[in-house]
Amino acid sequence: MTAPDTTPGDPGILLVLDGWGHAPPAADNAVDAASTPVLDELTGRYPSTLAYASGEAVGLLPGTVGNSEIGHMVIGAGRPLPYDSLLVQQHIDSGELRENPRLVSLLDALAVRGGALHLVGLCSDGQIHANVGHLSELLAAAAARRVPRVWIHAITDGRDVADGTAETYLTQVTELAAAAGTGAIAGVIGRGYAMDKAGNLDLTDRAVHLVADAEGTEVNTAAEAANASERGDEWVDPSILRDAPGARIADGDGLVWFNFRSDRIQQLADRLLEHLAATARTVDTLSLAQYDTRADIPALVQRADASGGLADELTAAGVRSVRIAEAEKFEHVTYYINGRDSTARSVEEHVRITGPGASDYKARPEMNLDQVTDAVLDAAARPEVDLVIANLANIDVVGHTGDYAATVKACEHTDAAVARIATAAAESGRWLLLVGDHGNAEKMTKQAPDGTSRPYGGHTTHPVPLVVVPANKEATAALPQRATLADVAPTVLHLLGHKTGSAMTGRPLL
Ligand SMILES: O=C(O)[C@@H](CO)OP(=O)(O)O
Ligand SMILES: [Mn+2]
Ligand SMILES: [Mn+2]
Repeated sequence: MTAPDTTPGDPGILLVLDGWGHAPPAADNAVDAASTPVLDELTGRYPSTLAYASGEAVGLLPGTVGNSEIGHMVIGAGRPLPYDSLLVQQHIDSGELRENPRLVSLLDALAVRGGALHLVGLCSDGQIHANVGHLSELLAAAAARRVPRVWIHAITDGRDVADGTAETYLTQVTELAAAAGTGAIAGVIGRGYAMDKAGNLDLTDRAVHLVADAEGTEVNTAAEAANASERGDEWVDPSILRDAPGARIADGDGLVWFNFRSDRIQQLADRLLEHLAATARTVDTLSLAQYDTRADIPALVQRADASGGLADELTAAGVRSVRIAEAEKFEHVTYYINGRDSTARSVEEHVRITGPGASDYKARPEMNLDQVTDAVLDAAARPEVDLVIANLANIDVVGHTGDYAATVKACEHTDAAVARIATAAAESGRWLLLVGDHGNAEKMTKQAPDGTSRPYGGHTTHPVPLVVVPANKEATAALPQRATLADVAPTVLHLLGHKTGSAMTGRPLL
């Protein structure tokens, strides 16, 4: 770790505008269409650039859309970090995954005792939480080890991919199973139920009972379940295939979770394992990547080391920070930005804004932004606070609804919040660094396989704007033409008067 240098810096505010991407003006660009006089003025008047936030620049496979977890991790780490999806793919390409001792021993045990293998995960190629290609590899491994029965408990997406595509992915899953020579879909359920992360256990339990107990609406085909949903792919009701006898999890079966990202599957994983234990079923369980569950689930692929980032540097230098976000994005400015490290640090305060959540953010594009902004202003007014780090969730969260008009409004609410924060920064002698963590709202349609253009609420591969409003407004050094999210932590440290951390490969932009 680098010793703090003695250059006096200024206190500041790091503001992550979640899902704030940049793309040329177009009919589906909500960021461009929104009236955002303050963002326009700050971007025009102060040093600004575009930062890469997807693909290899942040530690993803080339061409892969950015996401909040890797986005905030790289903002904090000051270097690209090989993300779980990339690591899993490397293990598949090298043949390591199939030979993984934990996997082999589970599959061999099932073959010997005649147990079934249950595979649970999101069935799409959105590459934010999961990739059906990984499922395919697990199916091939199960076939090679002669596991007698393999059940796929399919979660439908409609968020990381265009809505209305669930049937296509379920068909693909069936084809992958046929190609592997094993596996059948047991049940289907939307991610709104199965991947709740807000503690709505009534939703989670619908998924628990579908997967563990084969309880759901009976359907003849997976497509029938997907097409029956009146609220899109995210909300496909728990449905059990009529020709899936014995899909209920039995004592002695095995279970592998194939989402690589933890945050939206860990609630279900814990709840399901507790239910199995309570109903006297011993089930050996693995996850594809490491999960943040209460239960200790052995992972097939380990996480990259993310230490030596901003949090470690701030702690070593005694820099006091306040982290602020509403519930949707709270882990982003605490756990993710700290490198998936939950160590409590005495120099850090966490402010989690709770307010009415919403099952439909279209109707409330302002979310709880006023309270988030109030908290930022309170923290900025405290002289002992060196750094305020906040996430403004609206552009991403409302963008995910795929509703263009609501997303334009979310951008406009964000602009009004930035106006208040920029004024407070000026009044408290703070610099203000604005940056997106990945694109979303700047592209609100996607071409479907049939050539039609569909509303799209997912992330993009576009770069994100990065603007530095210096504490001393006279200083107007230009930023490099292109930056990456890895440059944010070195720039923040520089503005605070500290050197780039020795583990960081990004550079200060000023
Ligand atoms: O909501 C989520 O889980 C993902 C999209 O699936 O978005 P983000 O990476 O912004 O959290
Ligand atoms: Mn995000
Ligand atoms: Mn998102």
